[in-house]
Amino acid sequence: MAPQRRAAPAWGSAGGPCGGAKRSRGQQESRWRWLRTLFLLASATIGALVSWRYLGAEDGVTEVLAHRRENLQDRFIEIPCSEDYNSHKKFEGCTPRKCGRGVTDAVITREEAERILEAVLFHRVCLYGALWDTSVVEKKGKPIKIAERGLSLGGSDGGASILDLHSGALSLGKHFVNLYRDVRQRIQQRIAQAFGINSSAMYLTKPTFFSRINNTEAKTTHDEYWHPHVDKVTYGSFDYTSLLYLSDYSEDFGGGRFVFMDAGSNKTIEPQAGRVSFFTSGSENLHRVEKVHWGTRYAITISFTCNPDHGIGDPVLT
Ligand SMILES: O=C(O)CCC(=O)C(=O)O
Ligand SMILES: [Fe+2]
Repeated sequence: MAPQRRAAPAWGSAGGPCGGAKRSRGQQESRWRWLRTLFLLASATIGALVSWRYLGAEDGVTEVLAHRRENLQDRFIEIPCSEDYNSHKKFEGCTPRKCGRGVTDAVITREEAERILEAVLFHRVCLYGALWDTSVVEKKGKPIKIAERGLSLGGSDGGASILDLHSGALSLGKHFVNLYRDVRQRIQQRIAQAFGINSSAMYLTKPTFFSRINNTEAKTTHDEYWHPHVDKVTYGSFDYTSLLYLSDYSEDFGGGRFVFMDAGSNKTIEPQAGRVSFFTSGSENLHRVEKVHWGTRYAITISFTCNPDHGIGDPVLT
């Protein structure tokens, strides 16, 4: 028997089962359209969130190496060394052969960073014999005294103030000196371990300083901390730079992220109290600090050289 042809459903005709089929197909199509729109919207939202987190900061493509509130054990990224070191005297066991950058929240605790900040801000550190407290502000609900006078003597009132921790005019409390030495030693060991060098072959060097940045307009070019620079060029003796952050990005201040400026993409570090970043000081690590938009950012730059002639001792009790 010839197979019976089933009549093709008359999709086009109105009424009867066909009318129902037309309606349900129409419903199905509009459901699909909705689903597709929803899917596109969801993808766009997820895409926007991902880009907001990882990309598109002030200047093009940006990857965040260390997020705020993240507790980073250790992150180390090796990069090829620049030629910079060739034009300097080489010191076996110290001059970078391996270059790169690292960030860790596991070397210095938040409490230690807070104690250092307190030691500096609560006039236990005196400059030219003067106590520093001239104003009291709130930090996380706690009133703290800000070292306006000392810092403005050490720097300027144009947004970025620097306090050279090795200035002969500084009088440092025992508490600060001991804490600083201990923190410096642990950072030095971490750097030595990361770059495969001998910790005793590297020396603390100048300038090693405490910085305070806010959004006050720059008064001189020295206040313009946001320019891209290479530490070895800016400071000469540096071979390894480290930064110890003493306040929190997006809680204590806005803007002010540290940015490694790589060809094609930037890598940022969001400061947080106790976070240490460290890197070889040559042009493989061109960097800058974003402008601080609000609040106050505190950090300490601790730098090391391989040249014993450029070495200095820890700040001492005076
Ligand atoms: O405070 C920072 O994050 C970076 C400071 C800096 O680049 C420097 O001291 O050379
Ligand atoms: Fe720098």
